[in-house]
Amino acid sequence: MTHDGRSLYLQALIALQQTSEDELLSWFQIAGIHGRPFIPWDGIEWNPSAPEVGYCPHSSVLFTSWHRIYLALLEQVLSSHAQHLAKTYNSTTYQIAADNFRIPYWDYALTPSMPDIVDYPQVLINTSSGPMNVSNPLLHYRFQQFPLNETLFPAGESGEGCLTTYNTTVRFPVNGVSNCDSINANLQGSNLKANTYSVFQTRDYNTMATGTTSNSAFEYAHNQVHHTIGGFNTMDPGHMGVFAYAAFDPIFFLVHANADRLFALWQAMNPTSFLTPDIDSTGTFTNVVGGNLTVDSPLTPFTMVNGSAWTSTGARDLVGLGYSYPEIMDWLPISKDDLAKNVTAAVEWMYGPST
Ligand SMILES: N[C@@H](Cc1ccc(O)cc1)C(=O)O
Repeated sequence: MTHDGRSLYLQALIALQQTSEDELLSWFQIAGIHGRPFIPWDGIEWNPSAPEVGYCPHSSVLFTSWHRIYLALLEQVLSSHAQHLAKTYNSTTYQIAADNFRIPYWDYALTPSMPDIVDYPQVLINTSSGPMNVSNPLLHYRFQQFPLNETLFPAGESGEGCLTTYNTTVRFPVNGVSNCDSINANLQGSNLKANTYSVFQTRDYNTMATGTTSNSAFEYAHNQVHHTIGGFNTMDPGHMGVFAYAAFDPIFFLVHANADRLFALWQAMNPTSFLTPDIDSTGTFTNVVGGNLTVDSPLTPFTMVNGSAWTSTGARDLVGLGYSYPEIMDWLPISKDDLAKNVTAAVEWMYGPST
């Protein structure tokens, strides 16, 4: 990311976090799609036969495709803030940075330590009126309405510890204070690189997409990252450790953008393998436990401009979504076979066992 891009990204995050929590496209409501509050977003109603949880599928073959569209929503909203901000500079370099805006990822497999920036209280950015130190929007989200609404965020729920008592998101809280050094030490000990590499050995989409108990799915290492940043303490977890609260923490999207990148690398290596029907063992806000999940299952609550639901078919191809990753040079005139070979080589180089 260029310096200009970084300034726009941080300011776009600030603008989003400052958008009123009453707005559909606020940080609060976008994060709220994932878990609490368990209320409809964009008019997509709860299915009374489904569990009372968030819309996010976990332990489900929709895990990878659903989170891809979730990231696309965030990118679209941040990008419109970036466009707006770029106009205030009256500079072509900022306009170019806004036109090329993409959300960043943190490669937790290659660098099992949180990016330094997520722990800075303040960041120095170039605003249109000059350099300025501002509160860092990657450190935490500060809830605008605090105390939280007790009906939507009930206290004392099992597994949710003290999360209703914090006015900002926290990571590995000890007496309410985040503990990043301990998180980084624990990340180093989590075998994230080997657990990521092993997923590239499978050729079956469903095996790659979901699985919480074995390292043949990207979900597994991703869960380790959630738990580690959450802090393992089930009596007093941080937001990232709990489905219902995880997406409020800004690091959530850095983690998920990388899970999406790993998913995209795998797809480039296995272009013909795709989702096969599977039974939903966990359910979501709209999906009943025991339902059949297919490539056409709606990825609720996300709808396209024409009003139809996003599905895993729509999420399959990055080109249609308007982005790619450095290792997937699909914009070059190259066959799918050659692309698969290049990406395989990149994966070996990055995550393979060192000799
Ligand atoms: N609770 C998850 C960890 C996790 C937390 C939040 C998430 O959004 C995702 C995963 C697990 O059982 O492993």
